[in-house]
Amino acid sequence: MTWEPGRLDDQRHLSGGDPGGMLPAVAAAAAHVRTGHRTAVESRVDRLAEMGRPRAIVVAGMGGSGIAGDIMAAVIGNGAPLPIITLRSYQLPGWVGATDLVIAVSGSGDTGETLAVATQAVRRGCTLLGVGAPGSPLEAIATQASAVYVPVPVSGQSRANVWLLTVPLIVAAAALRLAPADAELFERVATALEDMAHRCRPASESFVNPGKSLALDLAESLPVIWGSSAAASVAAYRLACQLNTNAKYPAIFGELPEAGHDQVATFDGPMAERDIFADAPAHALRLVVLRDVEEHPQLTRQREASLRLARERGVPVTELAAEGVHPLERMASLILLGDYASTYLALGYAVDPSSVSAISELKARISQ
Ligand SMILES: O=P(O)(O)OC[C@H]1O[C@](O)(CO)[C@@H](O)[C@@H]1O
Repeated sequence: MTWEPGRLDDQRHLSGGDPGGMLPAVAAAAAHVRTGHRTAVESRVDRLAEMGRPRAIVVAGMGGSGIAGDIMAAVIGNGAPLPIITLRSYQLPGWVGATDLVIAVSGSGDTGETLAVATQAVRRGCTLLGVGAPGSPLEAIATQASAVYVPVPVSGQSRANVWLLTVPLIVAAAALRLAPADAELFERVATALEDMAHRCRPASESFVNPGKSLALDLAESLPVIWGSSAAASVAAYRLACQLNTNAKYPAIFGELPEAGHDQVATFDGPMAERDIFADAPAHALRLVVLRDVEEHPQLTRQREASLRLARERGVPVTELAAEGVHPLERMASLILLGDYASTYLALGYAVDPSSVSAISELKARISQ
């Protein structure tokens, strides 16, 4: 698997090298926001408000579905009047009970961890909200428990349907008066995503295409990806996961200020010394910092100082700024840019962005 930047502007390679259609799926982000909103409204997610505000919210989901919980928590923000956690495992924590809301998100509606948590939530008498494929085992659990279920029309990999899976959670947060989010906001987010998709479209060449430019930055490096606010950190985490799954590429995720207390030390380590890997420059670090308009003043200082520190040591850096006012808009712009970049990175290495054979093999081995 060799890196060939010319592949990014070779239209035949961009379609032929993407048999699962990851690029068109990424381009559907705006449509997914609109459909996710419409489906949530039609499924009467607002009924959650009748049960009153829960004591805590637990979002159960894995991979491309679990990120929906992180996005919801970042939209609600630091002023949240209740704890919100994303659970990426098989077991509900002992403290979760009947006064809590459990939201189970699964694109396939058939992921073992998520089904296990949804079942436990029903047994404990929690309020359950399900989001996922129509006619799935998750829908069956929700229906049997008379819970609200949002049957979103997911096609392909869950990670390529992130907005279908996330928007119903933001609608739920608005119904519970935890975040302002109305039809006008979702339309604004969709428009911003359309704009980003246009800038990153396959026909747009590398030197003007932000998705391809980011892929060019990331290629042949070990990316260390930080966020400088809660919202930017969700996008940073998503980018790391998309690099893993789309490009089969390693990435290290960090969040300021914590990364300034540990990961920053790697700027002085072997991976930062490009010359010791002279015949394998692919091992050199690259610091990617996702910045937000809403940063704690100390985090702005940490971000700026960390970037300086990296540059002084010869560690290449990429800085990306979120666009928009509402946190959902800001995360959406960064996430879509990263979705494109990870797909272009895969295509530049002639890797199929849709296939996840190692994940399938792992699943097959544990099901025996
Ligand atoms: O959204 P689902 O179907 O619950 O799957 C969760 C995650 O698990 C995977 O199927 C891989 O195991 C991913 O594609 C997905 O992100």
